[in-house]
Amino acid sequence: MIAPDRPRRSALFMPAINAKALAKARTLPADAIIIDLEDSVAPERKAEARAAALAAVAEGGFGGREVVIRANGLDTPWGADDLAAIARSRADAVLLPKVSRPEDVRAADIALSAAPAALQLWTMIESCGAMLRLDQIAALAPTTRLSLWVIGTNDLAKDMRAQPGADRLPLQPLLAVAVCAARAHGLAILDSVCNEFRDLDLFRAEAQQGRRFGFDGKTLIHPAQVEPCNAAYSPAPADLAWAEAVIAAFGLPENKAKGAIQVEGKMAELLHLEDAERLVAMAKRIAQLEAAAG
Ligand SMILES: CC(C)(COP(=O)(O)OP(=O)(O)OC[C@H]1O[C@@H](n2cnc3c(N)ncnc32)[C@H](O)[C@@H]1OP(=O)(O)O)[C@@H](O)C(=O)NCCC(=O)NCCSC(=O)C[C@H](O)C(=O)O
Ligand SMILES: [Mg+2]
Repeated sequence: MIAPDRPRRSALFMPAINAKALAKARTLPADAIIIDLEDSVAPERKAEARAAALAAVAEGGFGGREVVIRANGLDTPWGADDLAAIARSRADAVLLPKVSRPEDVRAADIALSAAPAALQLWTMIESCGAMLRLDQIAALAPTTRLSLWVIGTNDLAKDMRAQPGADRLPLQPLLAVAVCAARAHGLAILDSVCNEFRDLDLFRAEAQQGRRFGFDGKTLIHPAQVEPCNAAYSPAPADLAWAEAVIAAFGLPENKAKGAIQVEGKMAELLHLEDAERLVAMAKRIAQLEAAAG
């Protein structure tokens, strides 16, 4: 049986200075919450935001959700202090923005060296430079805390001077190659935010698109996006039924020594069995997470 990854269908951003949003996050069914110190916080309020994020993490109450703090970049006046403070907190991960080179990951890893071993390093992939160095950046996963990438299409489109549009056409090759680089090095990977938070039809289409590209989940900016995102990234009933049929078929004595069999009129190989086991395990992890949340 393949060890299932942690469900990370939905990761909700909120500005650290928004006390109402932080309180609400404790009640929302997001798999992760990301308390932002970076772009959603004005320079004048960076110190206040850091203190508020640390206080929220210390207070707890987030249940089984992963709690992540997005720091400012290490090339800003606030980044080093952010990382030092997060290293002493009980956050599950620090999210470092605008990582463009392997050196950025190494510098953050060194800055976090005194933190508990469990603290993960997540990084934003949101520049042309990062896209050109995906393999070099991801290759640091085994030797650093790096465990997950978040794609940032707002910054990426700005850097490219692209106009993504509803179908994100100019970005599609980059999304695919980023997923490949993450998978090649065992990283989890989350899709970008969708800015149009009042248009849930657009959001659903974008979440489905990300799912088809192979992302583990999507980052969000508004509570209304959480449930549709969880729905898009949960195993669909038909996929789960197919996975269970494949597992059952390979379990039959007559199929024990076979690499390829037919299931419900379709070919299934051992690679499909592996995929089916991963899907069923993920469905169980999601059910456990949802049961624990009540
Ligand atoms: C986008 C918003 C500024 C909209 O805020 P608002 O107009 O207040 O929304 P609502 O009135 O609809 O809010 C309804 C209630 O929900 C709470 N709320 C709103 N947003 C959040 C949230 N993110 N988390 C938790 N709770 C939230 C409101 O407080 C209302 O509560 P109540 O009054 O009790 O009913 C706002 O949604 C927002 O600030 N969103 C997050 C912005 C953010 O964090 N941005 C940074 C991440 S985006 C990014 O990183 C891009 C990336 O880097 C890239 O390059 O692509
Ligand atoms: Mg960004």
